[in-house]
Amino acid sequence: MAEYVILGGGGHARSVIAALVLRGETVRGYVAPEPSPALGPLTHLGDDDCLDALPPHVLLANGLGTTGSTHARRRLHEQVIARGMEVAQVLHPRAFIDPAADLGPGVQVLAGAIVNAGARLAEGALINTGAIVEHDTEIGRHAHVAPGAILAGGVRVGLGALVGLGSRVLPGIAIGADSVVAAGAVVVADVDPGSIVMGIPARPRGDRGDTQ
Ligand SMILES: CC(=O)SCCNC(=O)CCNC(=O)[C@H](O)C(C)(C)COP(=O)(O)OP(=O)(O)OC[C@H]1O[C@@H](n2cnc3c(N)ncnc32)[C@H](O)[C@@H]1OP(=O)(O)O
Repeated sequence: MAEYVILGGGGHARSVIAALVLRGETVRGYVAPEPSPALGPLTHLGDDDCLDALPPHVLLANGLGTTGSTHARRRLHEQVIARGMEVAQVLHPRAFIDPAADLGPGVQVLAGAIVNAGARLAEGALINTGAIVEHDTEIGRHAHVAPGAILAGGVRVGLGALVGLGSRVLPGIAIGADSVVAAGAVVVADVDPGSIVMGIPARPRGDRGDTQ
């Protein structure tokens, strides 16, 4: 039987653990530089060095969330792949995922999120609590759709973009790679790669200057 190991020990790790436990999965412990009080009695397995010693039946779940940038979460995923290991999907049992949606490896869809028909979620994409990804929308690799964001039909979100809390994106809009849509924004026009847009209607704030 599969057992999960969580990568990271913060708040997102707790959401991931909750989703897995509700699915009836077994969580063996977590990997983090230090023990995390946030994860209570769950076993701290050690830092990254312990990964190579894990038995082959163990599945790894990305427990790193995003703050202002998706880079650290993406880097962790890519480090695991570089070790020849896989990052498992985490699909909350109370998310709705249309059977005609296409989900890549390591995708996470958390509690109450909706992923509609024809949506495509690329490797490592995160659809957070209560977000809505409408039909035929494409979420790029390692992009994060934050809690409560709503993406209309036919939206395209680029690699590593962060679509912030409670934002709205109108049909067919393209959100560029590594851009940030601010919390609460309403996006009515395409968003340039690497830019931050905010407000209603969303306007660019300038380059992020984020090279993490
Ligand atoms: C489970 C989870 O928690 S997932 C969390 C996912 N995270 C998110 O959704 C957060 C998205 N990030 C944001 O919205 C951020 O506020 C950003 C990226 C837009 C701006 O962050 P920062 O660069 O740190 O900006 P900072 O907080 O210094 O504010 C700069 C200015 O923008 C304003 N501002 C900040 N956020 C917003 C926003 N969402 N909408 C409108 N204005 C904003 C501030 O009031 C400030 O204005 P001022 O210069 O007039 O005082």
